[in-house]
Amino acid sequence: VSEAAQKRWTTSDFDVGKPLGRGKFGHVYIAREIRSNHIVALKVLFKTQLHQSQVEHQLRREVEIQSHLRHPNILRLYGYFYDQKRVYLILEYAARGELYKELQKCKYFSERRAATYVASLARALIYCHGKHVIHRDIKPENLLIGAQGELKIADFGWSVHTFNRRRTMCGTLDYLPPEMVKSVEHDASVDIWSLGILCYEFLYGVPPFEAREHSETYKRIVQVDLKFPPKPIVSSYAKDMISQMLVKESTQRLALHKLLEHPWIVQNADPSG
Ligand SMILES: Nc1ncnc2c1ncn2[C@@H]1O[C@H](COP(=O)(O)OP(=O)(O)OP(=O)(O)O)[C@@H](O)[C@H]1O
Ligand SMILES: O=C(O)c1cc(-c2cccc(F)c2)nc2ccccc12
Ligand SMILES: [Mg+2]
Repeated sequence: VSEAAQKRWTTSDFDVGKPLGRGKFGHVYIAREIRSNHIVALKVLFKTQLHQSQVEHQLRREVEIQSHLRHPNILRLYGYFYDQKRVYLILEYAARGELYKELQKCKYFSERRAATYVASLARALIYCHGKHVIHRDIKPENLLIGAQGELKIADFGWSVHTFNRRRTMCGTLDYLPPEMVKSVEHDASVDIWSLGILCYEFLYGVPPFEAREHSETYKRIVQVDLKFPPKPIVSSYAKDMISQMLVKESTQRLALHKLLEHPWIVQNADPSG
């Protein structure tokens, strides 16, 4: 394994810069690894908060998974270390920040931009599913943008088995497929559903089943109450692909390798990703 993965790191290996953002358990800083001059993102998590939220084991497993994934559209985890009070994750630096902010700024994306993002996410998910890793948490907040504008799946919420993990409802329901909302067994096809939700939000600026109340969103998801507004104008190929992904029966959802052959992707996605 590369030197980075097995080295014993300490804070003195880094020249820590400005904060890039704050997450639930601490801050993320830009940092330079002194010997290599390599710019990274250093995610600092407080042990007390991790302990209080009982997520230590989840963090360890996600770090274990993340450090073994190598794909251009998956944010790299180079290593980790910890001291008395904190756990530090050494992450690939995503120079253009959060996709979420980009989407808020543009309101919605062009079909070419949306298709390019969806195709790169589909390739990243095919890679993960090939390693029996399902994501479960595809949403704009968990996507970052690299220096060349390429998408990076940044979230550590990977699960390695297709087992049914009860989902704390603190996050948005919008992205949950029917089988998760009803918290029954789920498999890799949950990621196809979430990618369909994401594609819709890229094109319309809002997720398809959004409603004021959780109970309302829940109903719309289980009924797959999918409607396409008249504005903004979206091609029928895009609507066709989304309709093939947001299917209640998980085994009937458009397979990811089929998605890459869909005319909407073929005609709109930039092959470089
Ligand atoms: N690798 C990175 N490169 C650039 N900016 C980053 C990176 N990682 C995190 N950030 C910034 O820091 C913010 C907080 O990071 P992050 O979302 O990972 O924390 P978190 O919310 O605690 O983690 P999680 O979303 O897994 O619960 C992000 O919203 C983003 O703005
Ligand atoms: O004091 C520890 O041994 C410790 C280690 C780790 C840890 C170890 C490897 C990888 C990882 F992501 C986290 N997380 C913690 C969270 C809360 C309290 C203590 C710890
Ligand atoms: Mg976050």
